[in-house]
Amino acid sequence: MTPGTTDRLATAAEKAGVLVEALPWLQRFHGATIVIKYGGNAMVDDELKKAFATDMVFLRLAGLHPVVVHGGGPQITSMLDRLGMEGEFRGGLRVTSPEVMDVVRMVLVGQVGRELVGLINQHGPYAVGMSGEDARLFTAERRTATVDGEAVDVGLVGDVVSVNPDAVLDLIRAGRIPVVSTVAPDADGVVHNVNADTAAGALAVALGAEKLVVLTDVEGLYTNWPDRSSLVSRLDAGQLAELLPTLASGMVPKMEACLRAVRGGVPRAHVIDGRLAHSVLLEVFTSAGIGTMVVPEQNTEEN
Ligand SMILES: Nc1ncnc2c1ncn2[C@@H]1O[C@H](COP(=O)(O)OP(=O)(O)O)[C@@H](O)[C@H]1O
Ligand SMILES: CC(=O)N[C@@H](CCC(=O)OP(=O)(O)O)C(=O)O
Repeated sequence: MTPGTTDRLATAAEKAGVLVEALPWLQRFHGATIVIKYGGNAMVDDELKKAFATDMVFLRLAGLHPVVVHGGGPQITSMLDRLGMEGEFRGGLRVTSPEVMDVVRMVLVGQVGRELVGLINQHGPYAVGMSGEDARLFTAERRTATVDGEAVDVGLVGDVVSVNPDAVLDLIRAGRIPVVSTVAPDADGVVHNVNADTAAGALAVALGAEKLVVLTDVEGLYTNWPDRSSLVSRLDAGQLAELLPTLASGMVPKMEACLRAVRGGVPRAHVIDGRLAHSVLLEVFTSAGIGTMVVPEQNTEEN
């Protein structure tokens, strides 16, 4: 055999190995619902956005039910800048006046959600966009932010207090990929700005999802941020609950969402690096997984 032939055979064997490695995960997750939170900072690159859309269609055609919950913080901030409006965060939450709320709704529902729906639908008629306002998907309740241990008013910012997943389930049953924007009315119909991580965690619980996957712009959770040697690959809910008060603002809603998910019956919650193309496929279909995995207390199973 020539050296070239040896190389070709090795490459072919490696490719076949990747496909074969996916088999147990294809079997395990067949028919499973996976909630994927696609974050604003991981969705600023056009190629990454296309790769993400491809992954959603891949999951769907592999027999899983992906449900996308998207963010759009950077996109909202840049629209506020263009409009000459003030954007301020307190305790990781955007201070949301009624005027800012209009922009949040316009950008999340009318811009970011539409773009993702369009990218997924390049592959076929799969994605349907909806917001927390549609079919009473989410009901929000006004919440405060926590700054230096004190509760601080941040305006029209809500937490999800109830989820009616029927419309999402209808879409799943019809073979669609729901793409959810996280604005939500309160009990009086006043629309609130809901952090997308928070909404994704609540939806994962309500759907009885098999996994919550949160994409962001770091490799995962660092126990001692920004010390790069402190990346944690796995922790249980009890360990996470202890760590939460020590975390800095960007990670707080993400890790709270993971905790809410696993304590609400979702077997696995993951924070992964959305800067890596096809990171969702790597997470779902490889044995090693990537990023940080949160499991319920006393769970010793792998992946
Ligand atoms: N302990 C931590 N581990 C990882 N990232 C952290 C941590 N503490 C703060 N961060 C910051 O949180 C950011 C992610 O949060 P955020 O910017 O809100 O993400 P997204 O737009 O993806 O929702 C990271 O880019 C990082 O700068
Ligand atoms: C209350 C609150 O802060 N809401 C967020 C909603 C968007 C979001 O969560 O986007 P990312 O996932 O990209 O951060 C905001 O206004 O930026």
